[in-house]
Order: sequence, then C-alpha cells, then structure tokens
Amino acid sequence: KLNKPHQFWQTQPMPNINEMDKLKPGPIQLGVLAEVRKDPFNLIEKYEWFNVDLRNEEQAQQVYTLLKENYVEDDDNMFRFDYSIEFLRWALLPPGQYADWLVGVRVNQKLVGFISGIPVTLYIENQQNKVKMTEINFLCVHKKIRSNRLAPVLIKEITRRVHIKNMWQAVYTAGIVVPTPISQTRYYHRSLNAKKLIEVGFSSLSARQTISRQQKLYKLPEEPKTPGLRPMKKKDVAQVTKLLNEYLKNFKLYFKYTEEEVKHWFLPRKDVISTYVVEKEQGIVTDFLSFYNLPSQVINNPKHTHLKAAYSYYNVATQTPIVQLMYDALILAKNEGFDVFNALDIMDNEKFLKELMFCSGDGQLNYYLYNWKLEKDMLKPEEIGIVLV
Ligand SMILES: CN(C)Cc1n[nH]c2ccc(-c3ccc(F)cc3OCCn3ccnc3)cc12
Repeated sequence: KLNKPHQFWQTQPMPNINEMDKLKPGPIQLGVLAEVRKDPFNLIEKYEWFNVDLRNEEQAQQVYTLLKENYVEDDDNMFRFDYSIEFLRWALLPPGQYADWLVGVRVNQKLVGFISGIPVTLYIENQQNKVKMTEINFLCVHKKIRSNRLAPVLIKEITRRVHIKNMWQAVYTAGIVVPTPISQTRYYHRSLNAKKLIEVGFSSLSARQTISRQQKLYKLPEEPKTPGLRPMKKKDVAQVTKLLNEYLKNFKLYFKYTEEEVKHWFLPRKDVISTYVVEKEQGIVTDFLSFYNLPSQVINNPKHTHLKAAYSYYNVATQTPIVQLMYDALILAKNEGFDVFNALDIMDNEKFLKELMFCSGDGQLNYYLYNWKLEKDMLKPEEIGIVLV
C-alpha cells in the first residue's frame, strides 16, 4: 500500500510539529521495564536475527561488504562511504559495548541488514540532564531488498534491546530529514589534492579556472607551524581528557569522557584516527586536534576507485589560535595522503571554515534525539558538541 510519508516515524516518540508547544522538556514517553517485549521482533520468512561479532574476521568482512556496497551515497550517487574493518572496530567496540547491540539480519547465512548501538552518556542542554542512552549508527539494508519494510523492524528491534537495558533515549544523525531534527548542520570541504578532486568529479573548474591555478590556490606548507605539535601518546591521556571535558561544557549537547574512553577514541590508530597534541615546556599539553579516515568509493570513475577524506573530529585550542591549529591539521592530513578535509559547521568550526578556504558541501547532516523534548525545538549547529562518524 502507498506509504504515507514517515508512516513509521509518526508512531515513534518524537515531537511532531503540532505538539511542540505542549510537551515539556525531557523524556516524551516514560519507559516501563516490565512492559518491554522479551523476545525479538518477528522477521519475514527465511530472515533471521544475528548478533555480529566484529572481532571475528569473517563476520567483520560481512559487515564491511554490506556497507561498502549498500551504505550512504552522496546526493548525486557519485560516492559511497567505504568504512574499513579497523574503522568499524574503532567505532563499534568502545568501552562498555553490548554484544547484542550490533544487530544483523541474515538470509541463508548472508548479511542483508545491519544497525548498531553503542552506550553513551549524553549531556543535554545542562549538567542536570545527564542521560545514559545509545548512539545509533550504520543502519543499512541491502539494495536488493529495499522497501520490504526491513529498516523499521531493525529500528524497533534495536530499540527493544536498548529498552531491556533500561535506557529510553537515543542520539543519531542522518543526511535525510525525518521527524524531527534537533539541529540541521552543514558540511564543508577543504581541498588538499585539487587535481584528484577534479578528476573524480568532486570539484569542477569554472571557465576562468585551471587545474594548476587550483593547485596553487590550495597549496600548503610542507610542515606544520605550531611548535611542540606531535602525535598523541598514551602519556597524554590524562591531560587530553581534562582539556576535552572542559571544552565540551561550552555546548548544549556533549559527551563526558573517562580516561578509558579517551584512550579508545583518541589514541592514534593507523588509517583510522589521527590525534596530535601541542606540548609546551614541562610537558604541558595546551591544545589538540584530531581527524578520522573515511574514504568514499568513487562509483564508475576510470581513473580512481577512492576519494581519501579526512573528517574533523574534536579540536581543542586553549593557547594556539584555532585557525592556526586547524591550518596545521590540513598540513598533517595532506602529509598523511588525504585528498580532502571535511568538517561540519558545529562547535567552533565556523571560526576557521572561511579563513582556511573550506567550500560548502551540497547537503546537510541532521541530528536527532529519540524520546526527548528539548527546551527549544532546535539547537544551532554551534551548540552541538558531538561528532558521530
Ligand atoms: C555521520 N554518519 C551517520 C554517516 C552519514 N550518514 N549519512 C550522512 C550524510 C552526510 C555525511 C557527511 C558528513 C560530513 C561530511 F563532510 C560529508 C558528508 O557526506 C558527504 C556526502 N557523501 C556521502 C557519502 N559520500 C559522500 C555523513 C553521513
């Protein structure tokens, strides 16, 4: 039957337009643990639920291939995210992870659907609202079985598995608009390898532009400028944790990190996450920058199979000017082989996007909170203090 727009989302505890003023800030529905369904939702014939063990090479390969072939594409279907296995292990095996929150659907041992949750403690609009919840990501249904209404079942099943743990909220992002975004952020791109961006069709040349002029325009120094800038090491964890937690208090939506979590999310991992600290005299760390590695597969290009993209993660500048710190991030990313450096207009990113010659992207990334009414309906991008990969 014809699907009314957002037929599924109208059934979920998300504020809709006409009840916006009635709801008071906080949970929209109070969950009752005893009422949570104990058994998994029904699946259509031959489909079965499957908890993915990402530490198992073969199962990790199955998730990797499902995403590589069926996950998010840009609006013109020219690029598709190509998350690596090591990246997925970083993103989905944080401290405190639950085995049944990596939810797969299989048909004849083949993975055809996936959705993930990780446990987070989110601060919403002030220190009082410290909410244990889940961060949902990687919702993906194989292209060949779309519109079997499998996505709503994946969402309902992971919601059930979160409810069983007595958690009643979720945070997630998406390029599409469904009921009801709490913030609509935009992404920006800074060219590092102008020639390749033109060859893959990411950038285009106007009449007066030439490749060599573009290369000159975006040229970067060989080495970073900030004295004391070096890759983060284990010994920096305590100072980075302090700097990060202090900085994030500036925002309306942010996580608080334990040292354990900082170790997981920020210690450098080859081809996954790069973090650099600024160390002054007596080993004092005053700033740090970080970016993650998320290539996109270039669909149908004769010359290139991938676009190497670095994505701004968390950057804290307490002594170094943020523009200088991020200029060094561009240089470091270029030297690590990236073609483009991406950033959202969240946190303090607006302060460097223009000056460092970022160009506006062609879409937006919407932030969502499940089962939570904010004081105001929307947050400005600069009030968002969380990055979802
Ligand atoms: C966040 N995380 C949930 C993945 C995700 N889902 N949906 C999305 C829509 C946009 C972005 C995004 C975020 C930052 C950015 F600089 C560029 C982006 O997309 C460019 C378009 N594109 C899509 C594939 N290859 C290129 C990420 C996502």
